[in-house]
Amino acid sequence: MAAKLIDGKALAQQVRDGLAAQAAKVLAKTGTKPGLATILVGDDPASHVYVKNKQKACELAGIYVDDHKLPSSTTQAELLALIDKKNADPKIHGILVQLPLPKHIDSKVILEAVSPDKDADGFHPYNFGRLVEGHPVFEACTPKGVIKMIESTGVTIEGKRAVVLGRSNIVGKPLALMLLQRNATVTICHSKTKDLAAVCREADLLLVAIGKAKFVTADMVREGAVVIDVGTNKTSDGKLCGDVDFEPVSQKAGWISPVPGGVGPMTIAMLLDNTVESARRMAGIA
Ligand SMILES: Nc1nc(=O)c2c([nH]1)NC[C@@H]1CN(c3ccc(C(=O)N[C@@H](CCC(=O)O)C(=O)O)cc3)C=[N+]21
Repeated sequence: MAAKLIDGKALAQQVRDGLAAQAAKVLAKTGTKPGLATILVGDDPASHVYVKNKQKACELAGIYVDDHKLPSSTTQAELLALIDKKNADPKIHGILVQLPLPKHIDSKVILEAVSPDKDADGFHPYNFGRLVEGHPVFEACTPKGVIKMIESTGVTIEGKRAVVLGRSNIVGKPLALMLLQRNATVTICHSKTKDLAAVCREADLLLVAIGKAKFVTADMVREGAVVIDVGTNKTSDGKLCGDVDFEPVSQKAGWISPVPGGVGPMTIAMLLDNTVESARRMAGIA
């Protein structure tokens, strides 16, 4: 049986429509729009495209964009000074420092300099700690988007076996914690996991973020499972390709998300969601 498609693009559009209404409420109550500062250092073409897409999505949702493009020669001290300014600016409710940063800048120091109250990416250790502790404030955008995608299927998370492939700080680890928070039984797999295929076959929910093109094959998937593909690999002919071997796996899964058109658009929608939520908190809107 063919799996049903989890259409991340359509779901992201729904989320963004809802956010536009929320942003309008913030504007009506406070006289200012929710504001996102975007900071991009250097000239990586992919980063410029990503930031442009995020800015466009903001503008469509009625979020003010405060754009900062800095040369790759920017020093760590200069970047820290800009972040301090944005931390103190009442028009700004979220701060995005696009990654990767140039090698001479320590990303850990930079991400810790962003005020936890404006951490729309959810990357600050304070917000990571709040998630571990079970009282999240800002949740990282990609895993938050994955949760919304699972919820959109109507499949309940509670009591299910969730297997997360990958343990990065920006996807695998926070995603595992978000699933645990929702009472799934969670297994995290990584490069040293033994009998990986057998562990994956146990999964009612299989969440894949390992960064290897077409790594998950049909024999690793339980009949009817929800499969979400966080991978963004480039094929030799330059096409975007997920971590899941889509065609054969979609014959076996119950639900599957594509790449492109899956997690990527939801990541952007969640950045907007965090920004609007932050503005609502600061404005005292319930
Ligand atoms: N501070 C920070 N926060 C981030 O969230 C962040 C970052 N740095 N650095 C880079 C990664 C990457 N990322 C993507 C977001 C959306 C798509 C996306 O929408 N992709 C489209 C297709 C894009 C295409 O066709 O190339 C899709 O999957 O359908 C992809 C990648 C956010 N990142």
